[in-house]
Amino acid sequence: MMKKPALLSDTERLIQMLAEKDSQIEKLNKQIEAYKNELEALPLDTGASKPASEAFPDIIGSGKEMADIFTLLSQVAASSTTVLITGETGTGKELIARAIHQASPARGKAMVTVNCAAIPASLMESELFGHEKGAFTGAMESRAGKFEQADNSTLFLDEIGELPLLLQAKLLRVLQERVVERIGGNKSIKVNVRIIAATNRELQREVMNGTFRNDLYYRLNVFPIALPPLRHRREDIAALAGFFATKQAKAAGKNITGISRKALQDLRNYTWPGNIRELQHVIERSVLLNGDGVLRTIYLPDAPDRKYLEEAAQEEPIRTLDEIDREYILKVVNHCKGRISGPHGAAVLLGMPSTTLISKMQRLGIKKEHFIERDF
Ligand SMILES: Nc1ncnc2c1ncn2[C@@H]1O[C@H](COP(=O)(O)OP(=O)(O)OP(=O)(O)O)[C@@H](O)[C@H]1O
Repeated sequence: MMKKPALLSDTERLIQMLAEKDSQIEKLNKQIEAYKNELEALPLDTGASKPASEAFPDIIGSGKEMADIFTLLSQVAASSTTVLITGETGTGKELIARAIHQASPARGKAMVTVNCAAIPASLMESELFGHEKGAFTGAMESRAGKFEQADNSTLFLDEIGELPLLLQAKLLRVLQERVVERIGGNKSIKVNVRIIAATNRELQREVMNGTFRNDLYYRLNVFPIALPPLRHRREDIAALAGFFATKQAKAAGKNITGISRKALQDLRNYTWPGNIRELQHVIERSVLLNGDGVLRTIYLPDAPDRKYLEEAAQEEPIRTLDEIDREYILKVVNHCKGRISGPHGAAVLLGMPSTTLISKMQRLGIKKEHFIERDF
């Protein structure tokens, strides 16, 4: 009778020892897994790092999102249809525009590019449409604008959302009539130009705000291509990293043989606010800072920078009350199909007399051409 408790306690001790061993083995396994991840390298040049489409050799991406983009590209490239490419900064809008041009019948001629954000508004009209000698102070020679330069080719209007309203009206006329007039000139010059426009702004929102003409928006948005941010296509990160690392290693005369699992994990965990351009720069820097062999360390922006970028991306820009009023009034007026007065008009919904609403709209610069739908 006395021996039984001792036997039980031996068994208990044995169970306890086994449990401890088990947890030690589990810990060791985890460590081995971590070392393996650290040491095991994947080749840089996986099949996916090669172009997914022969027709578009500079574009990497084999995930579903990019497959859809390749389909759109092959549907539109051969035509002369106007294309509107949208997407956050660094998602590849210019690359896609070039790819369309290269696959179009105009590929033998250079694509002409205008960055609507980089040229001051005062010079933009002459940049686009050209000028005659003496048309304004400093116009020493006549000059053809980008439209004439792009005759029988492609004109890429980058950052179209930045174009001032006055020039939007002039651009619309050229797109409708396919004819330009140089500043100070009296001749109408016929142009045969394929337009590709790009923007990182939400143009529909700009139309609602009255900062982008809706008639121009519809004229540009004939064949829209929306590029996804990199954080929505993480499956392409390894292929893109391999592509950029191979390129950079070659340029820097380095022998990079692969990329570690840990490095790939770091790349996949990051949010990429600067999209593919940021990935390209991070890989270029990492290749330069690593030794030859396996790419093990990825030099991402420091933690405070990352935190700042993520916060900045989430933060709404501060807007004035007038801007908010303007946006809200336009929203309600559009909801009422452009009706201001009467039982179904915007004034009733906003709880004010129609005369007050009209004078408010005048003060805020809201005009009929800003309405999306008009029922009058
Ligand atoms: N799918 C891709 N495959 C390979 N390289 C890419 C891809 N997408 C973008 N890139 C590269 O990323 C960089 C940024 O692309 P690009 O300049 O076309 O972006 P963007 O959207 O026009 O940027 P922004 O709005 O800032 O002008 C370029 O060096 C481009 O070659």
